[in-house]
Amino acid sequence: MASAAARASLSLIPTTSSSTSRTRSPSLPTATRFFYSPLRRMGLSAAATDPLLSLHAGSNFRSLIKGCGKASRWVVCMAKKSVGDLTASDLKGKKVFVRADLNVPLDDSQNITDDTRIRAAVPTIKHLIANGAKVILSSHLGRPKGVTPKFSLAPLVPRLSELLGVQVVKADDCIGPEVEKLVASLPEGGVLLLENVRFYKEEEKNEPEFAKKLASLADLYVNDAFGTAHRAHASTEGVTKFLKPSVAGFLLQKELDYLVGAVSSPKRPFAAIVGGSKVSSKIGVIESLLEKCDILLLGGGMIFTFYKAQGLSVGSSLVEEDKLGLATSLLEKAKAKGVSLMLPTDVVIADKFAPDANSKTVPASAIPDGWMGLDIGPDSIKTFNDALETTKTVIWNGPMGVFEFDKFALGTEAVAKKLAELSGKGVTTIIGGGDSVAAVEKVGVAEVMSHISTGGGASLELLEGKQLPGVLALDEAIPVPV
Ligand SMILES: Nc1ncnc2c1ncn2[C@@H]1O[C@H](COP(=O)(O)OP(=O)(O)OP(=O)(O)O)[C@@H](O)[C@H]1O
Ligand SMILES: O=C(O)[C@H](O)COP(=O)(O)O
Repeated sequence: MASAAARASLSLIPTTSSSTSRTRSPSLPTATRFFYSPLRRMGLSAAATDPLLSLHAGSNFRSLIKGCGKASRWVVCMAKKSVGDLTASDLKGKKVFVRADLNVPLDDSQNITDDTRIRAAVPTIKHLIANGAKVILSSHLGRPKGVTPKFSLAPLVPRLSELLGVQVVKADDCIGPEVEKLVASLPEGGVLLLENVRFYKEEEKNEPEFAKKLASLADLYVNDAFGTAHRAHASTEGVTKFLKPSVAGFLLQKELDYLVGAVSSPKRPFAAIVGGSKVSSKIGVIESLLEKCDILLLGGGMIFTFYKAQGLSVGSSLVEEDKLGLATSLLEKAKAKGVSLMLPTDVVIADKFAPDANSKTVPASAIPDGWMGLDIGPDSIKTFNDALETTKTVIWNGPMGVFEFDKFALGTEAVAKKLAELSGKGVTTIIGGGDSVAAVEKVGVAEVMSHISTGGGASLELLEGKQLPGVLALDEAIPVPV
């Protein structure tokens, strides 16, 4: 256990009463539609005019705006149109090009090892089937250079058919006369899965001629590929220039509702937990979350750069020497903003980077030479759990340690278990993609979380405050009453 002296030497920044000292806005409950609006012109609060929120946030903007005390009965919202906005008559008999992210892991025998992304795509497709649309389903798989059989979408057909309750037809290409014939013979409620759209280099180059060929297959476009929404590719962005309407699918909406809506206007206290290997890959996320959260808990390999920046010895732990100044400035920024930034007080160290390494727990201020920190220690787990106890919203991105090795997985598993417990008490728990999703699944608590993102890079970019081209390209909805 870390001593009081060790704690002090880490200069933990104490929790502040930030929730009273900072601008607050009403919280956004989960939304089913999302809108953005020129809110600044309406003179709304800082939180309401958050550029991200104004771009992507949920329909309960209505309550947000009401909460801001504005009397306007109508707000001219530039909203993203949703597949849920389309009526049965908009869809019946229509050919709908659906871009999903079916980029699932396959083993050497081409078996799907995790079908999460297929399951996540199902609600939108089922909605279209139920409304008599003809679904032309498109996705990429992996990063093929030209036609590469091991990246074919064929292995997905049985699982997709099972989940949808219809026999999915598979095309051998994604454009061309054979595909056109299959589209022409597609019945209402039928599903045609196009071959991997990345077999054409024009996809990633977003070539208009290729996008036009994809678009020519259909009458309207639905983008439900959240995991690929950060890519301006032909099937995610280019195609929208040739297909109207171009609308958002249910998964895309849900991801935005949580990763933008719930994060930009959270129920407070709002805690963010950021881990992973390097501080350099999380700078954007940390800086962006510092603007929004009340508590920031850091773990993973990045903590050693923070320790070193504070003058501690870190043995042979992972350190980014060129980011020491940045670590110091992030600590200062947290302090200035009244965010309670907490670093682990103790760590589990190893004598080598291996699953069978010798290990022991030491105060973070006492890492011996030749040893490396691979997990947060029990004292830190307790401190983190206590800090999370009163939160109302928690977002987590990145593991607390090398969770791939059982000996160093306890910190990550403890966070997963704590979030599951909080979820059961009504706390909004958001798992922001990447390895933390794998950790939550390993612990078997995925089902109880409020939201588990299907995006790796896309969720990271959203959390960094970036705009996603696949979202920006979609049509805007009609004004909504408030
Ligand atoms: N103390 C540590 N030393 C070295 N590596 C660590 C340490 N703690 C965690 N890691 C490693 O960090 C990796 C995850 O880091 P990464 O930044 O990729 O996280 P992520 O954001 O969850 O993943 P993704 O990049 O897929 O979104 C894991 O493989 C884990 O083993
Ligand atoms: O797995 C992902 O993150 C998405 O499917 C996007 O894949 P990409 O990084 O190859 O564009």
